[in-house]
Amino acid sequence: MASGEEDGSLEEKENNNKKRAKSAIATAWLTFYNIAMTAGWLVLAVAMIRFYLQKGTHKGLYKSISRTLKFFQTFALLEVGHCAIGIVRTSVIVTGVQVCSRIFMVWFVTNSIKQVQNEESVILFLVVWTLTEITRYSFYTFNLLNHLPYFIKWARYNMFIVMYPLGVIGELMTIYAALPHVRKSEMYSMRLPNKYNVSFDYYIFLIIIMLSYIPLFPQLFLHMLRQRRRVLHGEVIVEKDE
Ligand SMILES: CCCCCCCCCCCCC/C=C/C(=O)SCCNC(=O)CCNC(=O)[C@H](O)C(C)(C)COP(=O)(O)OP(=O)(O)OC[C@H]1O[C@@H](n2cnc3c(N)ncnc32)[C@H](O)[C@@H]1OP(=O)(O)O
Repeated sequence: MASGEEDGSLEEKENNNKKRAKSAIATAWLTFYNIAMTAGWLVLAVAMIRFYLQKGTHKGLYKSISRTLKFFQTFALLEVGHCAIGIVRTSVIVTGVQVCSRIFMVWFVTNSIKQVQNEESVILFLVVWTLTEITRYSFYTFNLLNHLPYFIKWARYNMFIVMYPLGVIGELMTIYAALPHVRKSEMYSMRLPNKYNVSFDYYIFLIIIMLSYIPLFPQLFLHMLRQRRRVLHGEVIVEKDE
């Protein structure tokens, strides 16, 4: 009996040690990840400012930063993984929609349709994303290091009130500007008859994506408002989708 109890507490201790080791590895990884992402978006901010100061125009800016942007925005796919394996307490769905919509904007709209790259709307969402991400990743970093300055916490949970709608306006205007080019070039589209017997119209698909902002964006925005109430005002919030 005594040895059974000892075995039990030994097992418990081992489990606790494993949990502690796992959480130390997760914290170390997240700290590295957030520092890398803060640095990446800072590099983008500096590159954008330098470009504008040197050239005096936004034309050509996207092209000059596109490689760095594609790299760091694609890297953010890991965030969906972080939620899926449970090392951050965030909904996979909310993070998935946020990250996938960004990756879609970068790879399948701005990068693929060269004619929109010099639109002002591209600069709008680039500036908004950059300011948001520098704040968000530095918030996570300082939080993990237990040295979070209040102004970063305040900025993380207030800036989105203005930045989210502005980002969405920039994204929707860019997709809208892309529509005529997509219709003309018939890019990424498949007409019947073809050997797969499948038809796909990218022009219609883009319109569906634009319409999907109507139900999806308010949910992301409300999620952030709930996070704001929880973090800044200490309210206890129960999320339905988690
Ligand atoms: C196929 C194509 C699909 C297309 C679909 C189209 C439809 C799209 C419609 C929507 C379009 C949106 C467009 C977006 C535009 C912009 O981004 S504009 C710029 C403004 N944007 C923002 O302000 C972004 C706001 N969003 C976010 O911050 C996140 O992306 C989020 C997922 C929506 C919410 O973040 P969440 O993680 O839930 O909240 P937090 O409070 O930050 O974190 C919760 C807890 O998790 C911890 N955590 C999260 N990430 C990390 C991390 N990387 N490292 C460490 N810790 C992390 C965080 O600390 C919290 O922990 P606790 O405090 O312990 O709970």
